[in-house]
Amino acid sequence: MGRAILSGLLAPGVEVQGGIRVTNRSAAKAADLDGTAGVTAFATDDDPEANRKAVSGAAIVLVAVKPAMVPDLLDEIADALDDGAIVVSVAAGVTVSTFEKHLPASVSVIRSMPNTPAVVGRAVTGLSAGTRSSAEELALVRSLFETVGTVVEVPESQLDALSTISGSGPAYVYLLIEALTEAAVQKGFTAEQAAELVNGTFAGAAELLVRSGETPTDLRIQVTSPKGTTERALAVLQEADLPELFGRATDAALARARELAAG
Ligand SMILES: NC(=O)C1=CN([C@@H]2O[C@H](COP(=O)(O)OP(=O)(O)OC[C@H]3O[C@@H](n4cnc5c(N)ncnc54)[C@H](OP(=O)(O)O)[C@@H]3O)[C@@H](O)[C@H]2O)C=CC1
Ligand SMILES: O=C(O)[C@@H]1CCC=N1
Repeated sequence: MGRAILSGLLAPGVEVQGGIRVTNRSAAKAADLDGTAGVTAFATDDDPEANRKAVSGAAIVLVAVKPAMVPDLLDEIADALDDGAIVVSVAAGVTVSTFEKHLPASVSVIRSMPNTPAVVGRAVTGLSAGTRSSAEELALVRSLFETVGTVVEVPESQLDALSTISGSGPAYVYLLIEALTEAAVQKGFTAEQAAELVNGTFAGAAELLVRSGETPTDLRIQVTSPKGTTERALAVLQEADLPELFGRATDAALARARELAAG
């Protein structure tokens, strides 16, 4: 996810003052990024001080490690952060309160929940202020995420729920694509033809939704000729009670976010 956000910051027309420092553990990954215009990459495998060196002097620090690693990472960097630095989390479930507990009072914390379409500049990112962050800091971080898509500001109490919708959402969409592709192959299309039919249909349907400004319900009705073929297919799909199924799936994701918050 960190790399996806980095790709937005490196897009043409985006100016990042003072450059970007990136860290990860593996030296090979860091070497791959190092030298990209405006980016200096360090690996903790090469230099155990890499994270501390990277955050020292930084105005904004984006924390994009796995949720379980967050507390140790914060302890590692806490006293290397500049006063007034903004620490931005993308970690699922980990609360502002956990961040604030592990960081000095002079540091402001903002929580986010982006999604992977950031790579193509089409992320939807949820953003929540911390107790120490100002409106100006929130606006600055908002502008960072706007380099990779759109931003929705919500109270932190809603961020885990948002994660179950838009954070995980791309995975739900790909699962549907995989299932329809399998049906196409079963009907005799080659894997290549099935991918062209299904991927093209999802991309086209999403584009039509965005460009027409019509509701998904109206667009579905336009496809569903009375007494036609789609009507029969939808009757089968609706036997599964999709709203109930998605309700249970997102409840499960929410429960997991709460487990991650507990550490
Ligand atoms: N994947 C997604 O769609 C989304 C993920 N998130 C959040 O993003 C975070 C990362 O998830 P994801 O990108 O999927 O996970 P990845 O495992 O792909 O990325 C984690 C990154 O953290 C690096 N890393 C691990 N430990 C350290 C360390 N001690 N110091 C520096 N770098 C370290 C890893 O480097 P290396 O590989 O070299 O070990 C790796 O580059 C999670 O908190 C997740 O909740 C949020 C929204 C969406
Ligand atoms: O699966 C996860 O935990 C992360 C958070 C949202 C999307 N991916």
